[in-house]
Amino acid sequence: MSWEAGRLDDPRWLEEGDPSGMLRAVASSAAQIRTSYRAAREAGVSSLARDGRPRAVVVAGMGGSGIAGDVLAAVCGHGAPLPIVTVRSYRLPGWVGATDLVIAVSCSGSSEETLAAATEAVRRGCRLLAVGGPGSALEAIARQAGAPFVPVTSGGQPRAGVWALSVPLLAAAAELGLLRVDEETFETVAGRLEEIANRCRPASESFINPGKSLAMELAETIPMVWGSSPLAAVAAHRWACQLNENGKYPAIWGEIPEAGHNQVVTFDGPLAERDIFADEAGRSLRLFVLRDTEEHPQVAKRREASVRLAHDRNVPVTEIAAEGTHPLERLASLIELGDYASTYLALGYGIDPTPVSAITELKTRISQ
Ligand SMILES: O=P(O)(O)OC[C@H]1O[C@](O)(CO)[C@@H](O)[C@@H]1O
Repeated sequence: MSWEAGRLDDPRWLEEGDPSGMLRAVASSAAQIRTSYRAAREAGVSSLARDGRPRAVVVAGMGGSGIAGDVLAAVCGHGAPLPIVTVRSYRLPGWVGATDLVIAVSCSGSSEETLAAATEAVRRGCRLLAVGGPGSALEAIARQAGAPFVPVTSGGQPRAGVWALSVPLLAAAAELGLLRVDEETFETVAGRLEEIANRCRPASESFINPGKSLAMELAETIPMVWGSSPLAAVAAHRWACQLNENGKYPAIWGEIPEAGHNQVVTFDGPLAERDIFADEAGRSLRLFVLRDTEEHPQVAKRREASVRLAHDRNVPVTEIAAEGTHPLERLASLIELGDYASTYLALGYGIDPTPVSAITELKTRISQ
């Protein structure tokens, strides 16, 4: 498993090194948005508005499905008229009850944590929406409860279907008046994602391909990824998860201002000081700053000062700016680049980005 940047511009390697087609899956983001919006409407998410606004929205999901809850909260923003909470475990918080809407998201429809939370939601009499694999245990729970179910047929890894899994939540929230997105918004976002996919396509060479050049900057570093707003922090979290699952790579994520109260101190630590990769020049720690166009003025100040601080200590920094105006477009642009970068990172190391055998083994071990 050694890093070879040349692999990224070798078309045969990009084909053979990615047998399950993770690059193709990332390129399908725009199509996921269009298909999933139609599926959400056909599944009747508009019926959720009949009972009025819930007291809170609780999204239950794990990994690439759980992130849909963070996407929802980020796009609704800090002006959201009710709490939007993501639960990544077996139990719903004690306060969740009949006046709340629980949205259970599972691509396979079989993650045990999500099934447990959905079952608990039914038991407590909560309103329920389920999103996930057709014919699954999750669909059965939703049907039995008379709740709407949006089928998602991504076929690939859950993390590769992030937009198929997130759009039904956004469509439901729009019906409840929690945010403004319509077909035109989704189309604009899909167009943005197509444009990024074109820039990051395998045939586009490293020096003009942002996905490949980011992978080159990530390689042989310990990446620390910060978001400069709550929205950009969701992208930072997604970057870290994608680096973990696609790249089999460690990553640290944080949000400004919080990162300025702890993670910033690592600029003075051992990994900023020396190279832990024996035969490479340079430092190990690298800061990636995901910049939102809407930042709190104090956060913008803190971001600029943090970048200067890193430069003063010779910690390399990469800054990536969100594109577009609508929050969903800005978030999607940051996420898409991270999805490409983590996939190219895996391919540059000669690793198949798709399988997650350690997760499979973990599940086998706990089932015994
Ligand atoms: O969407 P699902 O099928 O519930 O899976 C959730 C998460 O669990 C995994 O499948 C691994 O257990 C992840 O890859 C995924 O992100």
